[in-house]
Amino acid sequence: MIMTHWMRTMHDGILIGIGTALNDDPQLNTRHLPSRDPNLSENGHNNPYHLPRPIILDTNLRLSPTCKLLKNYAEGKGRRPWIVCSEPTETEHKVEWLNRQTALEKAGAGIIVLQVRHNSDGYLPISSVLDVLHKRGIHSVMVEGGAQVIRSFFATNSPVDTIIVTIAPTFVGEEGISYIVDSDNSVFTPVSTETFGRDTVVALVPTK
Ligand SMILES: NC(=O)C1=CN([C@@H]2O[C@H](COP(=O)(O)OP(=O)(O)OC[C@H]3O[C@@H](n4cnc5c(N)ncnc54)[C@H](O)[C@@H]3O)[C@@H](O)[C@H]2O)C=CC1
Ligand SMILES: Nc1nc(O)c(N)c(N[C@@H]2O[C@H](COP(=O)(O)O)[C@@H](O)[C@H]2O)n1
Repeated sequence: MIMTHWMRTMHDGILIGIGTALNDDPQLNTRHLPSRDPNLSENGHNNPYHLPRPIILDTNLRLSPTCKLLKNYAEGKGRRPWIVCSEPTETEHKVEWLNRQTALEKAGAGIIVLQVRHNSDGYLPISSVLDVLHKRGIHSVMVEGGAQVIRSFFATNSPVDTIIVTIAPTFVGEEGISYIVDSDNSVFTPVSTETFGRDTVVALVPTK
């Protein structure tokens, strides 16, 4: 987890899906890193490490206004989280959606409404997500899950340039979430393997 927190300092944005936000209520910050003089901070958050922008793919604005990401932002301990969504396709859901938008904005969230439709599974097109983020100054993104979002990033014309896999000696059983992907773009070559305590970390890059 400490390595994950180091990696978070190396990116402009850290992106997750709403499934992960609802299940784990993550903070997406660097709190497990060794303490440092806060005066070294240049990010205005009383944090000596670079904090990535939290980005949540949340098509239907299901994020809770009381989640830790918004709480941390309100307390000056994190950057404003951005939620990427699209407008509801059915007009009867519009009022409810606008109410959720208002509540989330009031809690501090930045809402980015894509001008493109999500697909029938509620997935936003990753190329449009990355385009809008790039225009807002996010030039490197660390995708931390979950499975559906990772699968989406491996679809045709995958923008992924490195995968970091942590293998823990734990059996997840039948309820474990599969990361298997079926596109040719999922062919990656391992370039480095390190062991940290009980965990093994493998870095992979796209096969040329
Ligand atoms: N072991 C690990 O390292 C990690 C595990 N997880 C686990 O993953 C689980 C959540 O995974 P999932 O249920 O797969 O949800 P997810 O976190 O991948 O979110 C999926 C949701 O994101 C939205 N979305 C919008 N655009 C999308 C797109 N282009 N592609 C995919 N989704 C898009 C949709 O509403 C979709 O239902 C959690 O239980 C969490 O604990 C999450 C992160 C890391
Ligand atoms: N990338 C990664 N590596 C690990 O070893 C992990 N255990 C996780 N878990 C995910 O991290 C999130 C919670 O962390 P924070 O509260 O944001 O620090 C959560 O989404 C877990 O699924 N990830």
